[in-house]
Amino acid sequence: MVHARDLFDLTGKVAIITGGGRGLGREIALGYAEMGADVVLCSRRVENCEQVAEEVRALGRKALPLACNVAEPENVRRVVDESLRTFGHIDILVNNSGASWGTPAVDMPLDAWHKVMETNVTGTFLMSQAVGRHMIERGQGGRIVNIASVAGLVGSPPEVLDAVGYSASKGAIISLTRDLAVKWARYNILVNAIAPGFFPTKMSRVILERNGDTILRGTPLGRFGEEGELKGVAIFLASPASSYVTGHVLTVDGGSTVM
Ligand SMILES: NC(=O)c1ccc[n+]([C@@H]2O[C@H](COP(=O)([O-])OP(=O)(O)OC[C@H]3O[C@@H](n4cnc5c(N)ncnc54)[C@H](O)[C@@H]3O)[C@@H](O)[C@H]2O)c1
Ligand SMILES: O=C(O)C(=O)C[C@H](O)[C@H](O)CO
Repeated sequence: MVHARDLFDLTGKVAIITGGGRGLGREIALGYAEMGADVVLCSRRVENCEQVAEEVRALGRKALPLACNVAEPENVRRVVDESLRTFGHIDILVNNSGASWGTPAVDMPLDAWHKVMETNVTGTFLMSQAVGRHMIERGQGGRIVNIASVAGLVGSPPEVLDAVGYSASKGAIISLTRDLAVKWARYNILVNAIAPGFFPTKMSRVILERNGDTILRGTPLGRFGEEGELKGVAIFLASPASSYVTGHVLTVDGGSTVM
């Protein structure tokens, strides 16, 4: 029986957080480090990851910053190999990297559609495949947390979010989450997703400036997500507290998807 005090403890765990150099990924990485995990931070711009790595080290944990395009199989393999060389094992993967392209559906360029799909869906698949392979071989289970979006659960009016490829990609991430949860349950690899509503970050800045009032009218709590409000949920899905939770999509959206 795990004592309540230890339910959220991540001591001795190693977590890879894609897109961990800024925004929500940075918040999740720091949250995991605060709970005792060592972290691998990867994104295309390694400088951002290096900065967050310094913050992690200041918390007394180890950090490995790496450059990686999650849509490139070779890059993904290198991240997993270097993580294993440095730490010996991987317990948690957070597929947080994401890209978007805002334009009316009828104008969506095909190359932008492919880019969004490659980063969000192919990237999540490649990372899950490479880390899942290690977790299965190791035989000690694991956790995969996919960062989806409310845009993958419900349709969005264009005056809220006009990003058809992004919404489709997040729906695919939710299906992938549920399918891998069932397929890998026999290895005790728990696969869950978080569906955030709107949080101010680099990705959402323009949308919030342009559509913020409309978004807030559709949000029962009447505000955007704030710093720190995703961290606890991400810790929950990586910790002993959620050991009987898999295939779940946890909305963190101020109630926007229930009204
Ligand atoms: N901010 C929001 O309101 C919101 C809402 C719902 C979901 N999300 C999701 O949260 C996640 C984090 O987004 P954010 O809001 O922090 O925005 P952000 O733009 O600050 O972060 C996105 C991260 O993904 C990384 N990235 C992009 N393409 C990549 C690639 N090909 N390979 C590796 N890394 C890549 C970027 O370097 C960056 O670190 C995304 O998946 C996003 O879709 C955000
Ligand atoms: O997923 C969400 O709810 C977002 O906030 C997405 C981004 O802000 C949007 O797609 C940017 O173009």
